[in-house]
Formats: sequence, C-alpha cells, structure tokens
Amino acid sequence: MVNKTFIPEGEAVPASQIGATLEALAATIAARRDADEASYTYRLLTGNVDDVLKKVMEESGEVALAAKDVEGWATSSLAAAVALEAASAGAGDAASDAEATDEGAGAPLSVQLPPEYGEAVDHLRYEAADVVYHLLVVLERYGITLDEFAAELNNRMTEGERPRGAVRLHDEFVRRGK
Ligand SMILES: N=c1c2ncn([C@@H]3O[C@H](COP(=O)(O)OP(=O)(O)OP(=O)(O)O)[C@@H](O)[C@H]3O)c2ncn1[C@@H]1O[C@H](COP(=O)(O)O)[C@@H](O)[C@H]1O
Repeated sequence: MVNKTFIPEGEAVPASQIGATLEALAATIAARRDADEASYTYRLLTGNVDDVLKKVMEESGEVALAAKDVEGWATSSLAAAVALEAASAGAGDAASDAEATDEGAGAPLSVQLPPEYGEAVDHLRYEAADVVYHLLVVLERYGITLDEFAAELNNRMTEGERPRGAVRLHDEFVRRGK
C-alpha cells in the first residue's frame, strides 16, 4: 500500500494526528466569528443557516458520488480481468480439446486497477474533508464543542472500545430531544 502521508522533518508529532487536526480546525473556525465578510467561514457562521446546511448536504452527496466512482473503477477493472481470464481459458480449451484439466482452476484473478481508481479514492478523501469542515462549522454555530461531540461518540462505545479517560455525556444529556 502506498503511504500517501508524511510528517515534515524536525516537527514534533502530536499524540493524535486527527485529534490535533480537528482541534486546530475547530479553533480556527471558532476564531472566524470575529473575522469579516472576506472569510468564507465567517459568512457560513453568521449568514443564513440554510447556506451551511445546504453545503453539508451537498458535500455529503459528493462523498456518496465519489465513493460510487471508486466502485465504478473497481467493478470495470474486475469485469476486464474476468473477460481476459475467460478469453485465455477459451484459447487454452481450443489448444487442448482432447484433455480436460483442472490446472489453474481457483487461481486468484489478477485485477489491474487503473490510475483513475487511485484518483477516485483521492477525490473521495477530498470530499470527506469538505463534509467534516462544513460539519464543524455547523457544530460551532450551535455551540457544540469538540469535547461534547467526542462525548456523544464515546457514549455509543462499549467499555472495551472507549479510550481510557474518554469524556462522556451526563445521563440527562443522552439522547435528549429524541
Ligand atoms: N477546511 C476548510 C475548507 N474546506 C472546504 N472549504 C471551502 O468550502 C468550499 C467548498 O465549495 P465547493 O462546493 O465549491 O467545493 P470545492 O471543494 O471547490 O469543489 P467540489 O466539492 O464541488 O468538488 C470552498 O470554498 C472551500 O474553500 C474550506 N474553507 C476553509 N477551511 C478552513 O477554514 C480556514 C478559514 O477559512 P476562511 O474562512 O476562508 O478564512 C481555512 O484556513 C481552512 O483551514
């Protein structure tokens, strides 16, 4: 598997990459409350809420379409491999029509994924980041902190899954409003 990520040389590594990233992004978004119209985030935070809600829906849809694109490249590559296998098996049959053999049966199919497959996966990651950014703007608009959001996720985990020292929701806030 290709390693698509790197850490700049000499930089201290945070305990959790995604934790540090989400905290930095959430802090940047919160600080944009004091920005001006030049900031896209400020406009989403202070403008008609429908604008950011529409972006969450639009970007979520783009995640779905991007994932379908990945599936499309995987499926067409598999179909091409199956067709190639069938064609070479047919050629083999013609060459040895006297003797049937099981040789080669059950051998793994070799599927060649084209560069477009990798590009589609990269596009999926890009669209996923768009969703997370816009979702964090929505959370900020309604005063839901990252800790509180973490508590929502932590509360759904079993004891075995939950990280040690993880923040939780007080009982009275669990599923409130449902
Ligand atoms: N992480 C983001 C971020 N992710 C996405 N976006 C914006 O969200 C918008 C998405 O719009 P589009 O639908 O046109 O999406 P696209 O990505 O251009 O293309 P598609 O999704 O349609 O393929 C673009 O304007 C992006 O710039 C973001 N805008 C800001 N941030 C962060 O927020 C900080 C503050 O941003 P400003 O408020 O602009 O200063 C930035 O420094 C970033 O750290």
